[in-house]
Amino acid sequence: MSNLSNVKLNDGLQVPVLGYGTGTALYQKEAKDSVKMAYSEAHMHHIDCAEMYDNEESVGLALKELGVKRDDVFITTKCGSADPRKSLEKSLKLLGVDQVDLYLIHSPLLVKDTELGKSWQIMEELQKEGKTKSIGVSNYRVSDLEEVLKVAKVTPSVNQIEVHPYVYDVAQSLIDFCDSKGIHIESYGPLSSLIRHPGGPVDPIVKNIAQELGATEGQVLLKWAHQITHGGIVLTTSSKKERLEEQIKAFTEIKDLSDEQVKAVAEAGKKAHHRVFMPHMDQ
Ligand SMILES: NC(=O)C1=CN([C@@H]2O[C@H](COP(=O)(O)OP(=O)(O)OC[C@H]3O[C@@H](n4cnc5c(N)ncnc54)[C@H](O)[C@@H]3O)[C@@H](O)[C@H]2O)C=CC1
Ligand SMILES: O=CCc1c[nH]c2ccccc12
Repeated sequence: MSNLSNVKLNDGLQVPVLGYGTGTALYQKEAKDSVKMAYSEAHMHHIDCAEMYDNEESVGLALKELGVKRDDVFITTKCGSADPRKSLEKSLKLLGVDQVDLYLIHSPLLVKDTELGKSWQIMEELQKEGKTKSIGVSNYRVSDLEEVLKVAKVTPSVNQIEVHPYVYDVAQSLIDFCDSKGIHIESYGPLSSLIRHPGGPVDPIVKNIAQELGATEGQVLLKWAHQITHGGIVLTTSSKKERLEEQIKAFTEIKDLSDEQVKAVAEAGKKAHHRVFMPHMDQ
């Protein structure tokens, strides 16, 4: 059993600090075997799904075949349409559950600019009806959040966004805004400097810190995403058990980066800009 700590959201819900992503691997549709391995062998009990990944049925089957009790897994899924009610009802059926733990609007671009408030009100209804414990957003900019907050009775619990050193120049002000409103950050793409843009200014800094902490470079990047977002949730993935164990150890065995180390990675990151997903986040 991993002893990952929880992050407490603004509505009181506890979320395991590290989540297993099902969105960016090659096995999108056939997530079943990977989720089974991640849950049963690496003890990753927080699974991040989305309607758009087209694999919710596989994730549901994985949990069913493992005989996982509903309370023993934290399930996030995301609305991939302009109609959160219709999307969530479909997702619940595919996942084989009555309720998800966290439901997010995947992107503000799914919704007309003028309807960001209206779609948020539907999210609030879905939470009230018990179809999801917590509600949040993904890939929302400050301006999108301001629209939501104009009408919100419930403040979004999270904003799931791309966080790694090469987007920190742009992400910094959004992270600070979310912090000021009590909206937790969920970081995706945290390993991007290492695996998607190697050879840049961040690499030598991360390598040094890894040596100082007795950690791997991947572990340093996961911790950095957690710490730069003031204790946020981090999403990663792998189909290899050994890598998942290494990722978990980042949060159970490796000590925190010092403030100076966190700052050194941030400063190196600002020397280049590489966004991997969701170009609108740079607008
Ligand atoms: N809301 C959104 O728009 C988005 C959400 N996500 C969610 O976040 C999850 C994680 O995002 P990722 O970009 O996949 O995270 P990530 O930046 O941690 O990359 C994971 C990738 O790195 C590889 N990897 C893991 N450890 C490694 C190591 N030590 N050395 C080399 N390669 C390694 C894995 O095989 C995997 O392909 C997704 O699966 C998805 O659930 C991802 C992108 C967009
Ligand atoms: O969640 C963001 C990235 C992503 C990974 N797989 C898909 C499929 C469809 C839309 C977005 C994504």
